[in-house]
Amino acid sequence: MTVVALTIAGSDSGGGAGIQADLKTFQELGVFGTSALTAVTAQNTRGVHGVYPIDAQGVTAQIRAVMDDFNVGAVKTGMLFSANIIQAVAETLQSYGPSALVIDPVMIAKGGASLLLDEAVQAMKELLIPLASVITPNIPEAEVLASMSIKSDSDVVEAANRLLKLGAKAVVMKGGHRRQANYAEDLFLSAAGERFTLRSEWIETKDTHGTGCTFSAAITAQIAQGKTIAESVITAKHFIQAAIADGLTLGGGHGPTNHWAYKRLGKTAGKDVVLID
Ligand SMILES: Nc1ncnc2c1ncn2[C@@H]1O[C@H](COP(=O)(O)OP(=O)(O)O)[C@@H](O)[C@H]1O
Ligand SMILES: Cc1ncc(COP(=O)(O)O)c(N)n1
Repeated sequence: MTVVALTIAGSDSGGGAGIQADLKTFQELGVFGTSALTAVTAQNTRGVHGVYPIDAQGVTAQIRAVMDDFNVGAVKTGMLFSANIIQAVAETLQSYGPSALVIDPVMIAKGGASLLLDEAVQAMKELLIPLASVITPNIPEAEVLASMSIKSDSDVVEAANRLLKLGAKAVVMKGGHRRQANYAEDLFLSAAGERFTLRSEWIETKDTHGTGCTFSAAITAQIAQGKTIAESVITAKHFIQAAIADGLTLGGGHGPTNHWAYKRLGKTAGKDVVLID
């Protein structure tokens, strides 16, 4: 049976992040990808040159078109831009009953451009996060959502617990903005009490455009295929590690990751990823 996943996110004309990264990742992991566009960005590896949001009605109509016709196994959100769009997404998804939902709370592009208006943060916390099967903030996003600064390991745990209190069933605190010696460490915590760290070798590269989108899309593809949240996160870490390690060196700025790498490398993909209890 063909498994279907839906991404609700922005378009990256440069192809490394956003809806393009999500659909490529779904494809590589054997899932049929559908999409609802929230905004068009004029973007490349050097930066974001323009943001053109879709109106909330248009976002709702896209989600309905997909949900009314397909049996969607899991949904992910990326760039949502405004409170209006967040409200439309939350209400529309809820009207179809509970779905497996991965929230990547995208706020700022690598070059510094804002992909979420300040006024939208509260809507994200109140309307969307309570629906999350798992939320995958990077450290700056977690600081905004948990209203605290994150410096130490215990800060990471405290912020994760605050996000669980907002209603998410699980959280992955991504470590790409907080290098630990030679490692990139992501902390997984669930409301049910599961906890582990995924540690991989730090890769020296500027080509990290779309790492967060790719990671959360890989989680979504795995959940759609019936894996547990924890299993999905582990596979996604292998996927992103391989994709960063085998980077494509495209463009003059932060280049995209390599979505082909995981399948091409087979069992050796992300082989240095270690699970620490
Ligand atoms: N230089 C790196 N080497 C290895 N893994 C990395 C590196 N940068 C990011 N990652 C991993 O990529 C994923 C995305 O993390 P992060 O960069 O924090 O997210 P975002 O793209 O949302 O800012 C995480 O699994 C993180 O550990
Ligand atoms: C349309 C869009 N969505 C998301 C991101 C974030 O990318 P990253 O995964 O590097 O944080 C982006 N740059 N553009």
